[in-house]
Amino acid sequence: FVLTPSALRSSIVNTPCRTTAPSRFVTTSSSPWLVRQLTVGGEDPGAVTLQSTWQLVTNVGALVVGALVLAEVVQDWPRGWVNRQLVEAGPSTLGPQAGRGLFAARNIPRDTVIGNFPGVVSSRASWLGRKDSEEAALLARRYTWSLATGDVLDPTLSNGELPDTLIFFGGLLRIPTLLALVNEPRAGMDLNVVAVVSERDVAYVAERDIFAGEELMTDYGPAYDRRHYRL
Ligand SMILES: C[S@@+](CC[C@H](N)C(=O)[O-])C[C@H]1O[C@@H](n2cnc3c(N)ncnc32)[C@H](O)[C@@H]1O
Repeated sequence: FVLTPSALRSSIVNTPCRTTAPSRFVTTSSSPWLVRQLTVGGEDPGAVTLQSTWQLVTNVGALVVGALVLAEVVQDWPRGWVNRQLVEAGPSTLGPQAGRGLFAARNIPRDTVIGNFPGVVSSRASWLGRKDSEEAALLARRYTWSLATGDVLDPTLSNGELPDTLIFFGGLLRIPTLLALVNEPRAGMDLNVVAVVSERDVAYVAERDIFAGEELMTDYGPAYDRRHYRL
């Protein structure tokens, strides 16, 4: 929308309640982002149009740059969520060597999205650089998903341990890590959760109706390192 000088003059002339003719008449956009002031009366009309067009271009440019920066920040934002009403943690039914597992707290209908895997996305190189030691990296790998891009999604701390909650920005963002407790079925056992891996997220979806009390089981995929246990 461009308010041309002639349109502006005509609106001034046709306004019945105007006070004594001002030499300056100022209009201001209602949006704080698009504050625009036109001064008429004695100024070159061409300069007024050029000035407002230039302001429009710079405002749109600032909005585009802001949107790009926001999109980049959101991409690297820590990710993950879980429907806490559907699941609870407990000792795995696979035996003590499997540690803890995640269980259905109520019946979960097929195709229900139970949550998105928690963690931070990074390249493999920067991921390794953020771990305290080789042992820490080995421990972290147990909980780390390889994404479709080749990047990794890791919910562990620099020492490789899995906290119950990931805490960011001084506690403003808290992400529960329950989904990282889902184990794999032994050979011949049924899985009941599918992991849908995309560029930046891994969604855990009920593969069939799951009954309350069943342990959730998924396939970690072909890239997962299983050298420390047998299926
Ligand atoms: C994503 S974590 C699952 C949570 C883990 N059970 C815990 O207590 O922290 C994956 C690890 O769980 C263990 N695990 C998963 N499925 C298993 C299975 N079928 N048999 C033995 N260990 C298993 C392995 O140590 C594996 O690296």
